[in-house]
Amino acid sequence: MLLSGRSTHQRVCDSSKCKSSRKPAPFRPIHRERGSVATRAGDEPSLGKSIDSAGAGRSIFSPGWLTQLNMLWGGKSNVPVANAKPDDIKELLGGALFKALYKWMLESGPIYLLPTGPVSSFLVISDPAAAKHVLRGTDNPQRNVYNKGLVAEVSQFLFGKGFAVGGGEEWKARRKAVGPSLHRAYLEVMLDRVFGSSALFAAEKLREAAAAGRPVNMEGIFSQLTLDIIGKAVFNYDFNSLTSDSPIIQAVYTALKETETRATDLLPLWKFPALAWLIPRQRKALEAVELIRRTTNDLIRKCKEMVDEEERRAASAAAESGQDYMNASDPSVLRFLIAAREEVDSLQLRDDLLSMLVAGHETTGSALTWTLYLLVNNPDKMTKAVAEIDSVLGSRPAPSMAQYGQLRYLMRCVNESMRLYPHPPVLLRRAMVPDELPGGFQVPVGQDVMISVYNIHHSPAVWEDPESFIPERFGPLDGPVPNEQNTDFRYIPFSGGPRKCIGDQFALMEAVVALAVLLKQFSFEMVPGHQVGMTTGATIHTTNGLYMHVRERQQQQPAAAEAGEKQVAAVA
Ligand code: HEM
Repeated sequence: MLLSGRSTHQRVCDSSKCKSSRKPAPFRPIHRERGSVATRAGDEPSLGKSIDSAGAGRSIFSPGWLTQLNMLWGGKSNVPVANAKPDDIKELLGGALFKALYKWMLESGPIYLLPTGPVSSFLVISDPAAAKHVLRGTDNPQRNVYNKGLVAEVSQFLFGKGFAVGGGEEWKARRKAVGPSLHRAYLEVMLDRVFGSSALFAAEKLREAAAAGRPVNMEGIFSQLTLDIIGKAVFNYDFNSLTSDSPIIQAVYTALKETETRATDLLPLWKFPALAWLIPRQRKALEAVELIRRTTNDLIRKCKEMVDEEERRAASAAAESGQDYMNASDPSVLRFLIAAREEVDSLQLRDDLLSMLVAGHETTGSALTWTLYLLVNNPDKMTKAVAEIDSVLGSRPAPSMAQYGQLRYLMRCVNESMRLYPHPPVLLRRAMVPDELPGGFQVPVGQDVMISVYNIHHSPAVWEDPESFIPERFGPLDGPVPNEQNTDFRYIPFSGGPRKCIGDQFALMEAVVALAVLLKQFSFEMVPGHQVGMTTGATIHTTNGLYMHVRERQQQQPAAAEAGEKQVAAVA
């Protein structure tokens, strides 16, 4: 992880064109146009189990003194250097790193260098144009400049050969093979059979808690719900984590937390596999990975037993005629891949599926957590969202496909929540060849780059009133759903370029359906005095859980329900 040779402060910027050959300027606006497009609550038992947010534990090595040394040696650089004090850097070690990155952006500007050791640093990017340049230059056959660098190294122990972190030709082939499994017909079936029914099951659980008057940790509920959903969608397997504690939830969190710890570990003992079982933190993380892999292998084995020659022929015929293949009784991604008779070894298949399980679980759970938190804390927005849900759903407990398309305000609420709380809050890349960013900053080969999605989404130079929750900011509801393209990379919750999230449509549909189901039946209220806090795993988590009082809403008036149904029928 430590870069050799000259300090990256010196290597990063030798160009006379570089804008940073002056004193770090105060942060100036780069775009001004409007959006174009505590403590645990109570002692009584509560629904929604909390995870152990320390994961496998923290690194014992503080980078403080090394950072100071770096700043002394790197003083000749022209790129603004973050004034990273040891206290601030502590946040790198398992805390909310993105908050420190924001502070340095305000002090040093949208592109700065963050020293992390005597010869190592991150080039931190908080500017949409530079982010676009880097993201589009990753695994792009026309301009292949960046790879996943550090993130691939630190998460290899978890994802193995999985395509979420691999690169080059291997990644390209796997993405091409797995991508088609999430086709539109598959999403439609998921909406009907998985998203809606799983959310209704979660509602049953909430009803029990509501009746008992117990506070509920909604973060826990969402984590369980999204694990159950991704289990069914990818493996056709019910983890049933809403009913019984699934050790998989903690295992996924522990493994992801370990990747973050590794990324900031100055004494990377994890690079020596022989030592891993001797170090308690790493042992815990490896045990978590073993559990996840064992579970995945079992599911693959069972699915292979189900698929016969006839099904393989049907899948091949569909592929040849350019149609999407789906097994009606088991539409899962796993079944798709096995029926498609892919020439792929079982380790690759295991790691690809595991990539989807991990990438699709906690991210969506966190998006749901913060959307509910924001709605509850913004009652006027909640009223609008609930009115839309009542009107669109009518007497149905869960949305149909046509109704999903009509839940436009709710969709904007999810979009806006992912602006304020992006998961993950930073994206990592490494320069494979020397590069120049828009604005003239030189990037030397080997430089680690950190795109702070959180900073871009919170920057007063990019968004008006960035800290407020304003779902209306993305323009008229009949306009497009915001994404990286129609905001010119000012809004990148699913990243952008060739490595953009493969499950973005899946995740949005899942989140909107789950919220529609729950908000139709219940009202939510924060437990008074409960401080949620913020920390990071790979996503933004609460520190103390999202404890809420849940109450059943009064039944809707039949007239209103009928009006809602008519309205949707007219649009469908
Ligand atoms: C709200 C939910 C989600 C968020 C915020 C999210 C976010 C992201 C982001 C930011 C990336 C790109 C990382 C990078 O550029 O370095 C990514 C990649 C990925 N996501 Fe998602 N994701 C979500 C849900 C899902 C779901 C539901 C699935 C699967 C069904 C999924 C599967 C993947 C995979 C496989 C990749 C790697 C793609 C590649 O490298 O080619 N994600 N996700």
